[in-house]
Amino acid sequence: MSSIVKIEHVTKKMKSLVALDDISLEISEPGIYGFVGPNGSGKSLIFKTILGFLKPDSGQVFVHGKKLRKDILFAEDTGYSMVEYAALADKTGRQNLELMDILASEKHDLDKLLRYVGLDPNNQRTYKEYSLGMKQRLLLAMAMLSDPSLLIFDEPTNALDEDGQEFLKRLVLEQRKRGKTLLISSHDKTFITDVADKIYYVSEGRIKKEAVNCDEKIDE
Ligand SMILES: Nc1ncnc2c1ncn2[C@@H]1O[C@H](COP(=O)(O)OP(=O)(O)OP(=O)(O)O)[C@@H](O)[C@H]1O
Repeated sequence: MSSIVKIEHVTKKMKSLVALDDISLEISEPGIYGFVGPNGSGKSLIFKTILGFLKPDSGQVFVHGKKLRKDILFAEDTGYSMVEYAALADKTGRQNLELMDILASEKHDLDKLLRYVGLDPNNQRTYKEYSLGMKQRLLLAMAMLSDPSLLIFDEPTNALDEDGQEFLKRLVLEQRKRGKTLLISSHDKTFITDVADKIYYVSEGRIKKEAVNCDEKIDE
């Protein structure tokens, strides 16, 4: 069976900084993979590399066995939530999802999906009028719209209140139960230790350590 995600010796310079420094990792089993590390350590860049949004200077990336920039341009069967690639500001949550459906020539049950992430399908507020927590929820819905087998959530715990955190925990555990693979970065160590099967510790553009998440304490 081919890997779900495989990164081989990826290096990326951003101006004079070596932002990704010989990164290699292989994910072969569905499950939840946590990425932790200080601000600027390279977590988002690793995700962008997997998605195909960032071209490495060297090294190779495979998603579902297909080589990026050779077999495919962007990761297939993959959903992502990243604030940088956010929703359209002047559209409601539902309109944003409708647009994605139109672009993909698909027709999903958007009301059900909005309710699943805890948003009211009839809410007429536009994305720019959403609270940060509501924005996070909509980004999760957008990531899950086509029910992809690989989900990449960059800092999904940001701006979530206690209920939001509980909701997110339930959501990711449910997705794992459905056989999905989730890559999640977060500064919330309790959240990551609670949900992740394996944790990658990122520091200065390197994967400093990887650990199967038993009861090991996260110490950076
Ligand atoms: N477009 C860019 N141009 C220049 N440098 C960049 C760019 N994007 C990221 N970097 C730099 O690359 C390094 C890694 O950034 P990255 O966003 O991956 O960090 P991160 O671990 O996700 O941080 P955070 O926890 O704050 O989200 C940082 O030093 C950042 O400043």
